[in-house]
Amino acid sequence: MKIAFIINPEAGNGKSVKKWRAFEKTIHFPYEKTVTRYPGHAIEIAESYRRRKEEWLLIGFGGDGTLREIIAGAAGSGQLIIGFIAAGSGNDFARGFQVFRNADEIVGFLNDPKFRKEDLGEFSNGQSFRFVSSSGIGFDAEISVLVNRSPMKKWLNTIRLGKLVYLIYVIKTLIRFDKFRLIVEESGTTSCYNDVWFATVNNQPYFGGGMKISPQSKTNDGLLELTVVHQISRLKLLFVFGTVFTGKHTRFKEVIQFSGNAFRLNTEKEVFRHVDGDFAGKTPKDNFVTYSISRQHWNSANTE
Ligand SMILES: Nc1ncnc2c1ncn2[C@@H]1O[C@H](COP(=O)(O)OP(=O)(O)OP(=O)(O)O)[C@@H](O)[C@H]1O
Repeated sequence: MKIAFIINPEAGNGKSVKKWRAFEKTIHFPYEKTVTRYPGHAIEIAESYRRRKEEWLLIGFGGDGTLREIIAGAAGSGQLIIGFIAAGSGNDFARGFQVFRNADEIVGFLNDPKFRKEDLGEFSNGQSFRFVSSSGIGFDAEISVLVNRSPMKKWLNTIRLGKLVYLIYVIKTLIRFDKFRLIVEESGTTSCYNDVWFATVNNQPYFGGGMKISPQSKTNDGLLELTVVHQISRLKLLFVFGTVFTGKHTRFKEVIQFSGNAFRLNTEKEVFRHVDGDFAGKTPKDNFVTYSISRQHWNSANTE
């Protein structure tokens, strides 16, 4: 099996390059490497390996967005196995899937290559979107959009205060956020929720950089989980967020969870949306969008 690294130099607020330079020195096996040059480039790179019709271990070196792109380009291929080295800011992927921690673990994998067939979430709304870990609409998506667009982000990163920008936008969004009405159709049942803060569809338990929002999610069970948080005061929302790290939030009546292989979601107005933490446009006004498991699976490297 041949090995290729796909490195996102922008991941981890630009720290991934330094991490890669240190990591590269520890590799003692032949490999190819490509550095991504623009958003979406990792999809094209994975597709190019797919066309080579050989067995490749593609190792993403970046964060959740990089991995989503690699997997979107590799899904459905029997010859590509995907591994990951966490070099992003949130790295939820690394919490939900097995990852390589060092070059020795890659060697261990090559000596005894095992992989697992994993689910991939998808939805289509004019354009097709795929997600590996989660896709959300509402409060958390709006924060990630504002943070990524913020001119403050680059400046605060240079003085090593990058995380402060999140705190600023959490507070700003908490004050200003315009809650929405959500209709959920699942297995022939329709439910309507008012004053929704956010809804998130998960393929694995974590989102938002380590919050265990969907404790029951499994990456290869053919199911997605939907979490809806609604009719909750700002103060209690903050409290509930505090309990998400341990998964105890599911006890609150304002937190609703579903499990199924497909959900149809409708918002009464346009609401910000993300896939694996990256901007994915807005929900259409009063139109259903179906979230489901793709018929195309992908293979994750089993590191144990
Ligand atoms: N050369 C590049 N210039 C600008 N953006 C890039 C480049 N290469 C990749 N990207 C984009 O960077 C985005 C963010 O990368 P990624 O999500 O891997 O890192 P992160 O945001 O630091 O980590 P996490 O999502 O785990 O918090 C990806 O969605 C990808 O499309």
